[in-house]
Amino acid sequence: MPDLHLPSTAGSPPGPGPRALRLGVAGPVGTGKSSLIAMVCRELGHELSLAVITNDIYTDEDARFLRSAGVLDPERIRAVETGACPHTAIRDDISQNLLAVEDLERDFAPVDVVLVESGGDNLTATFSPALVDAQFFVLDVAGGGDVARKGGPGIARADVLVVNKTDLAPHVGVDVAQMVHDAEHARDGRTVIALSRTDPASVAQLRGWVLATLERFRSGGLVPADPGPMAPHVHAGADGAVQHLHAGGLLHSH
Ligand SMILES: Nc1nc2c(ncn2[C@@H]2O[C@H](COP(=O)(O)OP(=O)(O)OP(=O)(O)O)[C@@H](O)[C@H]2O)c(=O)[nH]1
Repeated sequence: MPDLHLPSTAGSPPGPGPRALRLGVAGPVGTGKSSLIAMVCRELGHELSLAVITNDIYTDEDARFLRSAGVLDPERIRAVETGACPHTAIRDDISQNLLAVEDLERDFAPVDVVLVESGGDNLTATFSPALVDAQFFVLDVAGGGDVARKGGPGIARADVLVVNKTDLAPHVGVDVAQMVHDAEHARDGRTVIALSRTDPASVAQLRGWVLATLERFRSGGLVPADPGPMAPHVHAGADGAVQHLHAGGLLHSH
């Protein structure tokens, strides 16, 4: 496990300093959000002071996965259990997450980067720019080559779109170059990273993006951009009955 007791900001004056860069990671269930966070920790945990918040509806499963990955001091990984609607906690009422981020920044000061993982969902989740400074949206090739073209606020306007698990492309009949091309077109040229944990060059690209974003944040050049509200959608309860309806960022109980 990396030695995390020597943050890169060692030598800075004691007391409250500038807060950490806060990065959100959203995307459909199983596309590799936790794995991407583990990768960032593995790549940068030796040189930066990192912390992680996971969001799960009823469990702390993602936090437990990340702790067991052994890539970060387990104390630096905390879980927010969001209850019925995972989107609310990263978009509409961010208080639980904001408190968790601020606690980590205080407990391990100085922290360079806090990564916040959203609960897995469909294609609709976006973070509030009041919670994160920049956000990832993660797709994987196994979801099909067309999905990048279909759009949605995260795909179209997140700061970086990750097309993950490119190593699986030959097995699922997806042309990665075409999928990236479609994504770049849907995103008006915003960053797209084709990633696989088995492809060191792509991992280096991810690492480079985080470092460049931290540099922009520290120099005051990073202005959080809102990808836009999630599309109207419903959440079913355990018995299948509709429990929540999201429409234009509002939450109604039924
Ligand atoms: N082949 C391949 N599999 C990967 C890669 N990255 C992640 N996976 C696998 O994809 C599966 C899902 O990864 P997770 O990181 O748990 O995905 P997630 O988006 O966090 O999942 P939820 O939290 O359930 O939404 C796991 O079995 C990972 O091992 C990759 O680059 N290549």
